[in-house]
Amino acid sequence: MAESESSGGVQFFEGVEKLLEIWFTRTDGNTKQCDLRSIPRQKLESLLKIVRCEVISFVRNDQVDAYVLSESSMFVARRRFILKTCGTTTPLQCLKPLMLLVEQYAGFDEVEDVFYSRKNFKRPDLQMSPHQAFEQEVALLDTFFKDGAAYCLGTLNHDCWYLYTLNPAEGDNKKWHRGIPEPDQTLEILMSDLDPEVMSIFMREESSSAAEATQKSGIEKLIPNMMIDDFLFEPCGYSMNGISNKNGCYMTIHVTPEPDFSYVSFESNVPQASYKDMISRVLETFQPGKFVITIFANKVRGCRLLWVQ
Ligand SMILES: C[S@@+](CC[C@H](N)C(=O)[O-])C[C@H]1O[C@@H](n2cnc3c(N)ncnc32)[C@H](O)[C@@H]1O
Repeated sequence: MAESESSGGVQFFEGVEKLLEIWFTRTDGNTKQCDLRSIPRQKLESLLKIVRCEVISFVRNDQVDAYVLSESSMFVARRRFILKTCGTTTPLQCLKPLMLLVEQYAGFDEVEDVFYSRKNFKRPDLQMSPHQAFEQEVALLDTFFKDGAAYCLGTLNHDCWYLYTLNPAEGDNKKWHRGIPEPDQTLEILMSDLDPEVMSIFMREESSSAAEATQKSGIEKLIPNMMIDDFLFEPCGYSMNGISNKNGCYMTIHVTPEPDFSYVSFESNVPQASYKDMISRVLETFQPGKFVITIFANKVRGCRLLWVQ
């Protein structure tokens, strides 16, 4: 366990992730030659050192490069960068070097939109700066973005979900945000207090390989036609990325199965007319005691954010 803390004899791991998604563009609008995937792998690995995690597996297709990390996942597409990291990682510390790499290697010179979100941590006291409090994270983000807005949904003293994003562009009522021009949507389900029998599948004692855990749990059936890259940690813990060639679609699942602090996250940008079936399949697969659902969809789908606790 890379990031753990002994508390009353029980090892602790913070499964809750920090999720950073940034869309890039150019001030002159000429982005044809620009591509985040032009950033050399070695530069990305140096960036991840600052975040305090590393690459453990990688797959790609025409649309997206997908990395399984020691602490969750990273997805790099032409204009979209997603970094989702758990434990005591420090993703906001990589903002400045990331911007420099993007300008130097990818050719973009402007951030079009930013989404930084996370659930409340179980043990905020174990986090490192600036992640000990949302206010600290917002203060850092505000030094990069002049028109950011911070929100907290839920109960401050129990379960809540924090979001930092850019305000809608002024004087343009037709756009709900800056204007990611292609249709885009993200479903996230953050689950706690999971069924111990389901969680045992993600322990080495019960599954001898990641592929076995993927198959036994039913993860392989959640979204069809995905190229799956999965990893089973020692002695327990599971991460997977799935990618498909259709419009840069991805899914990612991470499992912290330890009974005292079990946590699972599911995320996908696969478009759905209704998310009801996908949500039911995920909840049936993992059987959480508690969950938070967020759905983002841009103007093409006509809905901005739905939050369910
Ligand atoms: C697979 S990662 C996934 C965390 C994720 N954010 C989630 O949703 O739970 C964390 C799980 O793997 C286990 N683990 C084992 N070795 C690890 C390592 N070297 N780094 C991170 N986690 C490790 C942790 O104890 C935990 O159960």
